[in-house]
Amino acid sequence: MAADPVGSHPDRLSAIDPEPGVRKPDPLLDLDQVTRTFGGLAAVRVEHLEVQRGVITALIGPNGAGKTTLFNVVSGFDRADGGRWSFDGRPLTGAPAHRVARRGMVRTFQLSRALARLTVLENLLLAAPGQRGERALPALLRPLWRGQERELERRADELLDRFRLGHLRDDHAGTLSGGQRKLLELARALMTRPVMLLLDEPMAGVNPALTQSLLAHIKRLRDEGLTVCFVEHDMDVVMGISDWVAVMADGRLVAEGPPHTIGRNAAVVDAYLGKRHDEPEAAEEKDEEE
Ligand SMILES: Nc1ncnc2c1ncn2[C@@H]1O[C@H](COP(=O)(O)OP(=O)(O)OP(=O)(O)O)[C@@H](O)[C@H]1O
Repeated sequence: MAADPVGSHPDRLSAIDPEPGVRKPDPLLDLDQVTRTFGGLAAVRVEHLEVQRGVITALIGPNGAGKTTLFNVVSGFDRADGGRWSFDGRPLTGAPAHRVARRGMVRTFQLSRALARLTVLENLLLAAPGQRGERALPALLRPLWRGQERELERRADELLDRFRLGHLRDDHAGTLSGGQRKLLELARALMTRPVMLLLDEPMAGVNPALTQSLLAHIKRLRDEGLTVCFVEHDMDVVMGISDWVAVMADGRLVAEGPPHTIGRNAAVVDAYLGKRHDEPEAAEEKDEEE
């Protein structure tokens, strides 16, 4: 993985003002004036956002805030109506998903029904880009293709070992538990040795025991230099894993900061008004009673 784990250590974020759109010391992804509208609805209207290299950034916000739409736009699975963004210092605005992936930014997807019918190993082999059916290859190139195939299989086995899925290698992916599926989704994304991972609710449907193991895997990837950005509703997960939190509401970026500062940020409380903002108050009342 290309990033420098020392130079991009999460501690480098501690000196940054927790302001929406704040400049970061080493941004990997840099967005400007990104908008996406559906009919008359501005699903995303982010003025500026920088995602620091080598850290775990959580993207949170109430339902409909625009988190998934923003992920879709930057990963090339949806188009923006306006704005610019760059990745690793070079423009990436409007690039289609395959080009985004080639540049090193990969997003995970829930296992589709079609993929569930394939084996775990096949899922990993199919996740690698640039593959061709052997029939389409001229005879001259076949030895090269076999070499590539062996290399892919070696990478797949390495990841299966890492995520302790080796014993399920030849099982149909559809038979995996919720947590094992999440590990497979992660492994699929890692087949191409990305620089940055975009994870959409990585813990959804995972039982508490496996949640800890998944969190540990994600932190280890960060420690190895990978940049991770994830959308998550579970605040325990956000607090437990993120180095930085960005908050969206109504398509805008309304707050940013280290996780421990986010809960007391007025804009965040407003964004969640009527939902989670009741909880701290309830806890305070309980403290006063005691
Ligand atoms: N393809 C679409 N067509 C029309 N409206 C859409 C489309 N995709 C998203 N929207 C709308 O855009 C807004 C932002 O949706 P988005 O899914 O990005 O929010 P989110 O923050 O990811 O929400 P959640 O946490 O519930 O997944 C919502 O009002 C949603 O209804």
